[in-house]
Amino acid sequence: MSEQPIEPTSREAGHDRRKEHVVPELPPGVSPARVRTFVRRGRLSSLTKERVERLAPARSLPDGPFDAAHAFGRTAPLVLEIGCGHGHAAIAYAAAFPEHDIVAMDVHTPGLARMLADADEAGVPNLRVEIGDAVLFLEERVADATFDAVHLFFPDPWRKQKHTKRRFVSPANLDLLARVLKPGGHVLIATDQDFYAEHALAEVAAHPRFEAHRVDRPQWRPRDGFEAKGIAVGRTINELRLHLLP
Ligand SMILES: C[S@@+](CC[C@H](N)C(=O)[O-])C[C@H]1O[C@@H](n2cnc3c(N)ncnc32)[C@H](O)[C@@H]1O
Repeated sequence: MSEQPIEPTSREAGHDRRKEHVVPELPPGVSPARVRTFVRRGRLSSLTKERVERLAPARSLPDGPFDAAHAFGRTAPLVLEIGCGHGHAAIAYAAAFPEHDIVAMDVHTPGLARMLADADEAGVPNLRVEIGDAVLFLEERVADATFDAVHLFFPDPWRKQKHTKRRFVSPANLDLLARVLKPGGHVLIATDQDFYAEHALAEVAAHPRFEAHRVDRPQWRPRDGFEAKGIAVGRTINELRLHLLP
């Protein structure tokens, strides 16, 4: 897992509306599949660097094509969390389901460094971490029918109409998820932004490989972060489950 000198921030993507003016426009000619669902930001702190150097080697995925048996040393039900942030949900999942394996991904190194420290404390031998863009990871390193489930909790909402193409739930990314999910697999999405839930439901309704259902919140997921903040300001937490159709 390599350190990245350039960092994205999620607040600029819509959770903090004051920051929206700094989000760069898409360059002309960029295809939707290459649109970044995150934005960049600055340097890493010495604490982040220290945590990554000390703790990442034991939990990083080996380079090259993703091989779950090699990464985890066993074959087990396999989950990918995309945009795991500081990783509380991924650690809780790994602890609640020790018979499953989970890969937690984000481009935000400080969050992942904090997750590495928390995971070290929690144990959770069934958790691996990957720093990078999940779209590139899935496109370039993941074979068809690899994951049993994909988790997408509180994705950057990209509130402005002109940033719609940056929302993770898009036709191109649904194609990608359909390819990497095993038959019968599913995607769990949680969002405190009603417009994002409506966006996701509309995209899924137009996609031939998924069917969306509103579901109860998973009991194992900690009630913190964006969920707690959303509830505190009176928002509904939308829980969606996308079933991969045969
Ligand atoms: C709003 S935050 C939510 C973080 C976490 N799920 C939580 O609930 O606290 C969204 C996260 O998704 C990450 N993200 C967005 N697009 C991504 C991508 N293509 N690959 C990996 N991470 C991504 C961002 O860096 C950010 O940390």
